[in-house]
Amino acid sequence: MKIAVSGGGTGGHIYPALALIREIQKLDKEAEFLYIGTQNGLESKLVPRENIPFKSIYITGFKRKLSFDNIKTIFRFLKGVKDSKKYLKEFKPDVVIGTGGYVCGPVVYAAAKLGIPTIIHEQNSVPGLTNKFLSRYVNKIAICFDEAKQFFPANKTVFTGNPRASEVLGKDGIKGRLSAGLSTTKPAVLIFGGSRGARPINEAVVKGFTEFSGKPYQVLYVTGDAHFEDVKKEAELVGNPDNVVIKPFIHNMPEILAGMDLVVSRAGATTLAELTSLGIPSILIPSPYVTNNHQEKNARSLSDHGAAELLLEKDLTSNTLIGHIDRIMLNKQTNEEMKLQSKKMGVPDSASRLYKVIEQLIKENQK
Ligand SMILES: CC(=O)N[C@H]1[C@@H](OP(=O)(O)OP(=O)(O)OC[C@H]2O[C@@H](n3ccc(=O)[nH]c3=O)[C@H](O)[C@@H]2O)O[C@H](CO)[C@@H](O)[C@@H]1O
Repeated sequence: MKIAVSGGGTGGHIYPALALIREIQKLDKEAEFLYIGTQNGLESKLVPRENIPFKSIYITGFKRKLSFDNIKTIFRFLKGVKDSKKYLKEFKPDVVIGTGGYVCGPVVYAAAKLGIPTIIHEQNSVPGLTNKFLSRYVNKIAICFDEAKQFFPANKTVFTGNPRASEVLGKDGIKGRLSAGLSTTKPAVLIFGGSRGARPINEAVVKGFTEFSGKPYQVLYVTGDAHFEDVKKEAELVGNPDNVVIKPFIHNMPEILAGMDLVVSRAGATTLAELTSLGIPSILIPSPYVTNNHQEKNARSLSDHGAAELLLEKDLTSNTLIGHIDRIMLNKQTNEEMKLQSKKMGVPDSASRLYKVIEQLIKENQK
């Protein structure tokens, strides 16, 4: 099987693609892959780390409001289609899968025009512009929230869940904790702001930093690569409590998550798929800066079921943040109840569901 994958910009689009590739590698030892991304997106760092062949095109996203940049983007799109066609003609994939982010636009469109079977994977409850555009051209649309159905043609749409939900299972949490320099006995909280970090979350954490000192739990605090140096400096100024470890980025998130009792994060869809698959309670601070406020919708789907607590960014201060953390970490019953509700919402077999859609599509195309 030869599979070309495209998805990028942020981790939420890249990790599902990598999880799918790893699932296929397990089932089909001969499978060959090509990943097409951009040079500026996080994918140009994450994909080569996994020894997956990587090619790039140059493309930018469309602005929602009228802008001269959109005209430039149209030209970049056309060039991106041309370059993608070249890569695809060389590689000759059996199927092309887009996992979101604007880079998928030209790649998946080019594949559809070449007559190659195509699939898009939509992680969110509300699709972005690129997947809405591509939905007209692709053969199949894999979704992760029932709410997403209404935006896509019913005959192509299938619920699979997010393959990352499968990948995070069965990992060793003790190993994860040790890799981050955490104690293996004390309860642990992970705080992070999505794949690129979030300034408002960083500000709230740093302001309340010293208050973590003496708590009966430890904190692994991930700032995001771009914010690390500033946060580290501030932490040194106010005094870094013994029970708080600060990191710029985590590359072994599945192991780390396996060792956590609570997660505080943005409400990116891939993160939520991981949390519910593992049954981890969370405090979700949705980013208000995303298309159609989709992170709040993602977050509410968990908080409505008691799997998470919602903390809106407008209410975020170091006091509200630590108050929420204490409520869950100092109350065993609340923590256990949330774990149960979170686990109930997980779709642990998502990777094999998506693989079946791919296999089926390839078979249909061979008829
Ligand atoms: C600002 C923005 O547009 N965010 C979108 C982006 O979020 P973002 O890229 O932040 O995506 P998610 O929160 O969904 O996923 C982040 C992924 O990165 C991993 N991770 C994160 C930090 C780290 O240090 N190490 C690490 O491995 C997480 O475990 C997860 O697998 O894609 C998501 C999925 O389409 C969307 O729902 C989000 O709205």
